[in-house]
Amino acid sequence: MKAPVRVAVTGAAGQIGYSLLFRIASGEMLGKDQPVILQLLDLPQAQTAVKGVMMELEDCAFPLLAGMVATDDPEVAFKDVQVALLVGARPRSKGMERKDLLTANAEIFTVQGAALNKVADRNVKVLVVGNPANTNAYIAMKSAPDLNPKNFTAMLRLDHNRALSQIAAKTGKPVAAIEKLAVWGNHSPTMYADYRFATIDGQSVKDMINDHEWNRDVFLPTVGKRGAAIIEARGLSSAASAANAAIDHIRDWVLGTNGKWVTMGIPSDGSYGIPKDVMFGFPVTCENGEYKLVEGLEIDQFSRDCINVTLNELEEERAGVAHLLG
Ligand SMILES: NC(=O)c1ccc[n+]([C@@H]2O[C@H](COP(=O)([O-])OP(=O)(O)OC[C@H]3O[C@@H](n4cnc5c(N)ncnc54)[C@H](O)[C@@H]3O)[C@@H](O)[C@H]2O)c1
Ligand SMILES: O=C(O)C[C@H](O)C(=O)O
Repeated sequence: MKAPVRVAVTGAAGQIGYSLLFRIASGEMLGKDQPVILQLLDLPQAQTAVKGVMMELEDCAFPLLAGMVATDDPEVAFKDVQVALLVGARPRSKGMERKDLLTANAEIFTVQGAALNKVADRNVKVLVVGNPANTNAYIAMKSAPDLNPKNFTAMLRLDHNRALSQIAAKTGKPVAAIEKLAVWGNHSPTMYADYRFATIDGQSVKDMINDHEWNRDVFLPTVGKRGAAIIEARGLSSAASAANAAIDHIRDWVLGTNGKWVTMGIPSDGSYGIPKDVMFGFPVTCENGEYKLVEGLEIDQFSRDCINVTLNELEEERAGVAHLLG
């Protein structure tokens, strides 16, 4: 039996938490042979609800669930954690722009970054889901100077999965057959889902689709505005698909992608003209618990323009929180 891995989940009483925790406890994230200890953080007023979720987790009698902790103190929640899913934040409601969330949520991530810095495992893998995810991840990273910046990531996987699904519908091919998709930039409507390198059974997706107008006028807006479309339809922001993307992100980071490209929001190393440290969606492969940027891709003018739009938005967000980072 392997030693349990300590996994922190913030916002444990929320809707993403409710879709996420049961799948982590059943082994879908870290493997069917990997016991886990769940360390659940939420606000004081949500502790009763967290207790309720824990009762349900107990009632599943998951063989891999080796323990649970519930707390409203980040330093308790993050103690020795090897994986931290930072979900807890205020979600966007109808009519609200993502930018409105910026300052409301920014402070949460300075506090949590500092707590991770103090008590988490030195190799902790951090995924920020709470919006605006890229900038929150940037804030957490900057608030944790003793941890490797590479260990802080933002969730672009939902955009990646949304794009896969749209391409599968357009080409009539199964999602699993699509390789080499990339999503660049911010988890927001400005993200640039890029299928120029994508293949299906070795054939170019771009050639198969061969329709620039569809790319520009249908595909990109559909993927970019999918979060808002779900809020409009459900009255609540996406939850099960977001939890699913979080599971995909951490599973691939920890267990590897076998050479397959996935999208992760990672601190830029300066590649592709993205300034260093900007938390940006890039295509990566994962191996031995580490992600590796897919390098050397050609960026044409249309792509450069799209990348600049999403980069500018991230730079504006970064400027908007600079005062919090001292
Ligand atoms: N990156 C993505 O792809 C993606 C997708 C969907 C949703 N989201 C974001 O995920 C976040 C959570 O969404 P949800 O639908 O679960 O929201 P929710 O309101 O259902 O749950 C949020 C939970 O976080 C808790 N919380 C708030 N502040 C906290 C803090 N400081 N510490 C710990 N917990 C705290 C709340 O009490 C609540 O239980 C939102 O910011 C949402 O916009 C991101
Ligand atoms: O768009 C939102 O506010 C929710 C979430 O980020 C999503 O993409 O579904």
